[in-house]
Amino acid sequence: MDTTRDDEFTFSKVASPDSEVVLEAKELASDVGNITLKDGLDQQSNGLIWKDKSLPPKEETVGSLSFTVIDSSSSSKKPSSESSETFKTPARKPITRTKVPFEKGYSQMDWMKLTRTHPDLAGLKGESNRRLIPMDEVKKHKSGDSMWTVLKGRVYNITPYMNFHPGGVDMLMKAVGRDGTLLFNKYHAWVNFDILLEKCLVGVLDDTKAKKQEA
Ligand code: HEM
Repeated sequence: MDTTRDDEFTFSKVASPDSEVVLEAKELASDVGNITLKDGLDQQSNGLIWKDKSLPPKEETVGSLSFTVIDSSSSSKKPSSESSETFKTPARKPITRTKVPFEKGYSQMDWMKLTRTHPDLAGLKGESNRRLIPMDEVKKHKSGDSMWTVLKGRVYNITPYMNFHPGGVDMLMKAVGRDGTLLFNKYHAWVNFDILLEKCLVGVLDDTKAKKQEA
């Protein structure tokens, strides 16, 4: 039988029903409270279900997540006689977000250090970062040391963050001079920009004009 398909079960052979087997089944059914799972849940398996001990554990990372991959598809082992069913989970397509390798000195740790030490990352030059800023003004800040974006109603100068962005400069540039909230959420809604860009805050988006147009 072809064991490489994802969607199949392997059943162990069952003897034809005779009175002895039926009796045995009844005994087992009345004793369900004492069932112990043996397959893959012993001490050596680290609690991982369906682990094939002949394969070494493989570490993988996606974004900031790391996990252990258990590949049972290449195993030539026949299903054990103790187990009556073999399950295989279908393989999922990998996410196609490309992480750009950071240059030396541009890790997220380096960014956090810079935010603690730089006196004026936002380029406020003494102005308040609670100022109301209209969208028309955001649109004018698209280059040099003043590239602005809007994230959830707040205006940030993202120039200093450019080389630190794990998704690369090109991606971040797409949000410059406009509201980047949708793009941001599309790629990583879980990223805490509030903290990452705290020191880059320029002001609060004045959306009264947009609201008037909606009404
Ligand atoms: C403007 C504020 C932004 C901040 C603070 C930010 C921050 C981050 C962070 C922390 C990561 C790493 C996430 C992780 O490891 O899981 C990341 C990755 C990424 N970002 Fe952004 N980002 C911003 C905007 C954007 C925009 C506008 C785009 C797209 C147009 C984008 C595209 C990406 C992509 C493709 C990655 C992939 C790398 C990965 O898989 O981790 N980002 N970003």
